[in-house]
Amino acid sequence: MTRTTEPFSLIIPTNQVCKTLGVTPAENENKVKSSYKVLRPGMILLKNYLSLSDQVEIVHICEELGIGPGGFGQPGYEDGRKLQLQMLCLGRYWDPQTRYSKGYGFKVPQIPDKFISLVETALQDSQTLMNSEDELPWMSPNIGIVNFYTATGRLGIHQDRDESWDSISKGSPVVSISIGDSAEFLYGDKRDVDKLDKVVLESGDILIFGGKSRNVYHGVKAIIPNSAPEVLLKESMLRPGRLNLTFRQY
Ligand SMILES: O=C(O)CCC(=O)C(=O)O
Ligand SMILES: [Fe+2]
Repeated sequence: MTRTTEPFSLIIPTNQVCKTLGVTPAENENKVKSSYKVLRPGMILLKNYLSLSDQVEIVHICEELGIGPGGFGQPGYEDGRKLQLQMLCLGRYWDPQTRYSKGYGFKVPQIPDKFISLVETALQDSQTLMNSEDELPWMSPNIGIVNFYTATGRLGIHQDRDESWDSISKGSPVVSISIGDSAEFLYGDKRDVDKLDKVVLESGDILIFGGKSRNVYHGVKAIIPNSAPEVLLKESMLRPGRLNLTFRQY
């Protein structure tokens, strides 16, 4: 992975923050109610699932890990093309050329306990909502990828299939957390973009796909600029763009 010369920071430097942005206690609470939608067998979207304080904490944990050794970088292909995002790997290194590996010359940060418990709680809630463990098998994450997309960021249509045969074949779910600007997320049975369904992933949403949907094709078509909740930006100082965290069991 090519590390940018300067470490990539998720946070706007304090000297660039508009001092008129204040957060009143009333704005502090995330008041929108959570809901959920089963998108297809094995695929569930938990809307507005994460509290504002959890979202802020996630930004700060990712910032700390992202500016450290083995932090954010822009991975690329052999021919020099780069993914249109900044990536931070947890638990195990991943890039499009080597897939999962031990990393090169740096220690890959472990998944923080806070993330593991958020993922497990979301998965447990989803199993209850879907009323079936068959539809969404259990997993405890040991690998994670944090992606940061700017307004022009995107991710081509792909399947997540670099995990172990055992993990994929039992339909071990992928748990994906969205924070910041919203994304147009495409998913479906075919790689063909015209045949895919679209859903908007907003800040605080968690998308889970496992079981029969473990091999679903998916990608990020576009980031919707300036769509992040203002209160999140004020509290976290997250720079414009979208933070996405995906967790899996290798
Ligand atoms: O950013 C997203 O919502 C999707 C990320 C993703 O598909 C991946 O990291 O494999
Ligand atoms: Fe993916």
